[in-house]
Amino acid sequence: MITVTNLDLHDVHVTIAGTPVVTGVDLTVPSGRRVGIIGPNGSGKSTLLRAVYRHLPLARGRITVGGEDLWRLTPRRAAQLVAALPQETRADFDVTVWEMAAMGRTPHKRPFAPDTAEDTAVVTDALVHAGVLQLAHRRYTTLSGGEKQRVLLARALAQQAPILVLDEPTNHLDVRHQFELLDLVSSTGTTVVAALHDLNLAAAYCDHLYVLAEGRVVAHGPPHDILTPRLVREVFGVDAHVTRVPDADVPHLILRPQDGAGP
Ligand SMILES: Nc1ncnc2c1ncn2[C@@H]1O[C@H](COP(=O)(O)OP(=O)(O)OP(=O)(O)O)[C@@H](O)[C@H]1O
Repeated sequence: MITVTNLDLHDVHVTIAGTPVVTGVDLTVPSGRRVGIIGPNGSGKSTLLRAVYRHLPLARGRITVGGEDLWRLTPRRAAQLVAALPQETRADFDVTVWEMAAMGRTPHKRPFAPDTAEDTAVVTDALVHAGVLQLAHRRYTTLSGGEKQRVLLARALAQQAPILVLDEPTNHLDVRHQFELLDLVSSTGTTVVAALHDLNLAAAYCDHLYVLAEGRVVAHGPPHDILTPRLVREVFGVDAHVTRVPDADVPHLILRPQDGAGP
């Protein structure tokens, strides 16, 4: 059973090699809600998320989970609270799919403790939900990009953390699996923060969007308020025509290069 809780970023700054990459970000994800981070290439989305799953230290600011200061916790406690589906994972792990997913149980076990019946049940459940149980005995390195992505999602689900961080989770996935992954994540009821390039998926699956540009939040609000032709033009440099998804109160963008260029 996963406890649902909230995630708060207060004045977060991240510096890489002396260069400020994320500057003064305040961001809130209420319990059980899904927040999307959108922005052009290099705007700092992954860097911000890396600070949330503790792969990059903060230069300034605070990140709290249910009020607990994430960067003051032990790595084990932090991993009990935050699970991540990162954009890139070292591909040289010579492990099976089962072993990769079972790594999600690490923060819940003593070092070198064998799997309990509960661990086995949780990992099986995660592989089933991610649609990759049939691959359990395959070597992880032999999988396709989309299969790897779903195994990494299974690992994150097996971690049973109340906060799920997704960095471009639909990378490598075909259209059906894009919807399936986001439907699955939504159905868990977990608190989610996700960087998404596809603005229409962001509109359909997120309650609230934050727009990053040059490491700063330039706008945030519900998808309806954020995905306007003006903002899309200013931030992404493309023209947008906004329609509605049939039978759903969700904006849908038809995008074109600026000034009528292109098809
Ligand atoms: N290890 C690093 N060393 C130097 N610069 C870095 C490093 N990691 C990120 N950067 C720079 O920080 C900026 C933000 O990168 P980041 O990956 O956070 O952006 P992003 O919004 O996730 O981009 P994308 O949409 O292309 O994935 C970029 O200019 C990037 O080149």
